[in-house]
Amino acid sequence: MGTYAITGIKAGATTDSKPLRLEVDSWYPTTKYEVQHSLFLWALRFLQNRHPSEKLSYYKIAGIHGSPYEPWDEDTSAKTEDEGYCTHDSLLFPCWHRPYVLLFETVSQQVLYEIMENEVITKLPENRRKVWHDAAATFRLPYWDWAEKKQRGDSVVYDVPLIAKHARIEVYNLKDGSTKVMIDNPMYKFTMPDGLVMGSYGVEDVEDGTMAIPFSKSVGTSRWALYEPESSQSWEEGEVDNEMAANALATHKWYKGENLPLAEMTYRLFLPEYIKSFAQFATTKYNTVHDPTGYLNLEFIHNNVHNWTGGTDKYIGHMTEVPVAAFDPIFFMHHCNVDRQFAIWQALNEDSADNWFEREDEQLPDNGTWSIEKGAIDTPDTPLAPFHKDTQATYFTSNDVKDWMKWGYSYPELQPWLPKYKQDGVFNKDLYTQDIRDQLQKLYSSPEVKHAPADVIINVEYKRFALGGIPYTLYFFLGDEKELVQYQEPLYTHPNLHGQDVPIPQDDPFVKVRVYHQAATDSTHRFQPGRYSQLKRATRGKVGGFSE
Ligand SMILES: N[C@@H](Cc1ccc(O)cc1)C(=O)O
Repeated sequence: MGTYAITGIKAGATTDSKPLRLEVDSWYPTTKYEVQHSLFLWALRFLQNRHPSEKLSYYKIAGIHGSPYEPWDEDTSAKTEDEGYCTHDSLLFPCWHRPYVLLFETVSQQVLYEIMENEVITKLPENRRKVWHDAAATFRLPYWDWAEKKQRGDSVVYDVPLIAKHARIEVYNLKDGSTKVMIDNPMYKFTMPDGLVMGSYGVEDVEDGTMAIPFSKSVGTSRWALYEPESSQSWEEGEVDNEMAANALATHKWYKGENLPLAEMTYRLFLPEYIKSFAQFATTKYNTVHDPTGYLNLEFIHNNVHNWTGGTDKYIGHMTEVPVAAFDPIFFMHHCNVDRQFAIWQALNEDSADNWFEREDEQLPDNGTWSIEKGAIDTPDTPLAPFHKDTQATYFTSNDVKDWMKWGYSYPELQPWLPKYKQDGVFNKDLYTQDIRDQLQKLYSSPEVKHAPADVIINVEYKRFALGGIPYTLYFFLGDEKELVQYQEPLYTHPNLHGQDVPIPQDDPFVKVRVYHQAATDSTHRFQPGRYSQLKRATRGKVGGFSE
């Protein structure tokens, strides 16, 4: 039988142009794509209903990412204990997730075709068949652009996709392909097909700080569900509070202290003043060769979106925890957007010498996954296991997925084939990249962002064990020291707070944080050079040293 070949979707793609993965809210509920919505929602439901022991079931595909810790589509044992396949805090982060999203997209479309051929096509009148066929052929997984504010009534707000909002959703009835029925929404949550707990097939509890979160007992996935012993029954069933998720996106509590809105943070990912190389762009992994402005990266923003979608503190949801995040169906639309940002950055930096990670001083040791030994150096040829390109067990590598268009899709911003980029009949690269930049600015930037290069970044280094191993939190303020002393409310509520860091005991005795301050959004927060020395005084001595 061979290995499962992740081919991507070929239908609808030509040598010149590729069907687009669309922003999910512009796809659903737009009537133009109505047939596609139904096909996709049915396909996802059928996929979720496949038995957890099947290789191409939703359960098994979601399980590739983290828990259960077991091989998929190969016969291997763990190179690193208690790790799944996903690569995080690694240069491979965007590359590994590219074939993963492609796998989900390819399998979804296969199911969607099966439904069309086996269930509906025979029941459809002749003149409707072409519409259904075209809808299936041009299907590509939509992405959730969480950094783009959405129109909701009279307001423009950050929000989860409309398709993931409600427990029930309307689709075409497969019996006739024309009337409508309501079904349980497979984008709202994943529920185990046989009603057994996820632990029956291997999902384990997750240790987070002092607590073991009982994901093994989940029957359905959750977002922002209050977890307390007395509410555990409904938590196990899977509870979703999308309002809380939207609120978290809007208030954006970056866990390492940066305080820009999500859209502006995202915009900065694409500014050459900030990020000059793929290694800076791709990952949270710290590399001493980076210059101080390169603190921002795709993985960091993505991490926060995971936590804001899943929930934090006493609210627990699957998206927050790496081992189980992919069980929430919103995961794949989130990662589709991560893939889009990766592709946009690639298109903008195609001509740069540092647009990949071939240089040895940029390559870094991996933290270890199911298939990568801890300490192994990540390179563009590291196998992206367990994803295979063919039935002969050939693994994907980062080099294989560098050109995303080879895999049958592109994104709205990335259509180099459009006539508007031609000058005297030939493709003009400058027109293309300038247009991408204009689109990014329109999507994410507000007038303040013009000041982006004037942002102030303060690098701080301090001793992790300054208090003899007792945990503590550091708060960074800009402003008058006296005001702080007099402040009665908890420090984290102070308007001049510019960053915070909680040193978690690890081997390294030093912690490096980047306190970041945006210039010129708000006059009360404006950085004034004279006050910098006060920050220095406020921290020096108390925690054992401070350096810029
Ligand atoms: N919880 C992770 C974020 C994360 C969650 C799930 C993922 O799959 C990946 C990253 C963090 O805070 O860093």
